[in-house]
Amino acid sequence: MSYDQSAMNELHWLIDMVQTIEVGLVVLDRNFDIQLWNGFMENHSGVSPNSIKGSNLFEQFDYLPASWLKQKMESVFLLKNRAFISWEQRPYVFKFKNYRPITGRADFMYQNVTLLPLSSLTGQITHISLIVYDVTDVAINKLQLKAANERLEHLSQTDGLTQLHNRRHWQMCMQKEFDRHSRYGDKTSLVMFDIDHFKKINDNYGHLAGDKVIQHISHLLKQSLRETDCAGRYGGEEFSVVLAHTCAKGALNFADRLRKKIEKSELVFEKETIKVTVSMGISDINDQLENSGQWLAYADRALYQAKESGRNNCVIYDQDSAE
Ligand SMILES: Nc1nc2c(ncn2[C@@H]2O[C@H](COP(=O)(O)OP(=O)(O)OP(=O)(O)O)[C@@H](O)[C@H]2O)c(=O)[nH]1
Repeated sequence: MSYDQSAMNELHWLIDMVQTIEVGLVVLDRNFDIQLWNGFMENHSGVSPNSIKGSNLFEQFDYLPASWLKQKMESVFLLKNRAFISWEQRPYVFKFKNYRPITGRADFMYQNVTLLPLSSLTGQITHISLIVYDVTDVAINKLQLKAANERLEHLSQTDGLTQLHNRRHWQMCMQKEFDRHSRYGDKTSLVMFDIDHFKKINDNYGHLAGDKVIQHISHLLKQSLRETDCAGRYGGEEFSVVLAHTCAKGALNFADRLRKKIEKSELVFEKETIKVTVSMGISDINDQLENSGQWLAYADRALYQAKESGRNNCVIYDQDSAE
């Protein structure tokens, strides 16, 4: 075979490969007019190379983010460097449907795109090439993994019965607020509260009714919270709330409003009307506190006092009367 024949063969094969390769190939001139449009682009866009050649990319596909994409392409022309567009930055450049069986749940094809400068025989960059990769499988797997991790993280931080923060996560929030106070001196308060005579509810109506009461209280608590508050189920029938930017007096307002709301409310369980009350202990942060554990212990002592003084009331921890 002569050298010419061999070169012709190579060229023929290359053209065949460009047409059939499972990657999109597009060549654009300086005006963004399309010079090459391979089989992959034809199959996914439904537009044949013959009908698209010579037409302007942005007129042909008016959904393209023209100014953003032109800016990227201009930098390839000017700097003679490659540029990349990742699916994480923009899920797709060309709006192609996704037909993959495994990732059939995606409506469109996720794409990575490489922009490549193409030089003429004189070394000038007269054209650029777009190489479009279908990365739907990778993208969907990554997105599913991310969603699963987020679900797991939520589960690991949430109490199953009430959907409040669980004790471990709530304690982390409390520590953060304590640290914030140490740095910025914000007023912050802690409220611990506990359902009164809860054992009797379980004994009289059964454990399931007890669970419903816990859920009912959580629901009323959630209704009373501000965005910056952090509420948790501290233990069985004990709840804890960190009130950011709130002094002890403000916390007493919050606590007493919630206490009255709970006292007034009724829960109907299997035709029985159940009424409960709660006792609450409040402690605000002050500079004498050595650590967050002490803050919590003070709120707990105030809760104990609230129980001792007859229940269904709120008590602010008072350092002087405690000593
Ligand atoms: N139904 C139900 N009961 C729980 C749960 N967690 C703890 N308890 C019960 O809550 C009761 C708490 O009883 P105590 O600690 O004696 O307190 P109390 O009866 O509320 O009395 P005071 O707090 O002194 O007013 C116990 O009987 C626990 O079994 C739970 O998730 N569901």
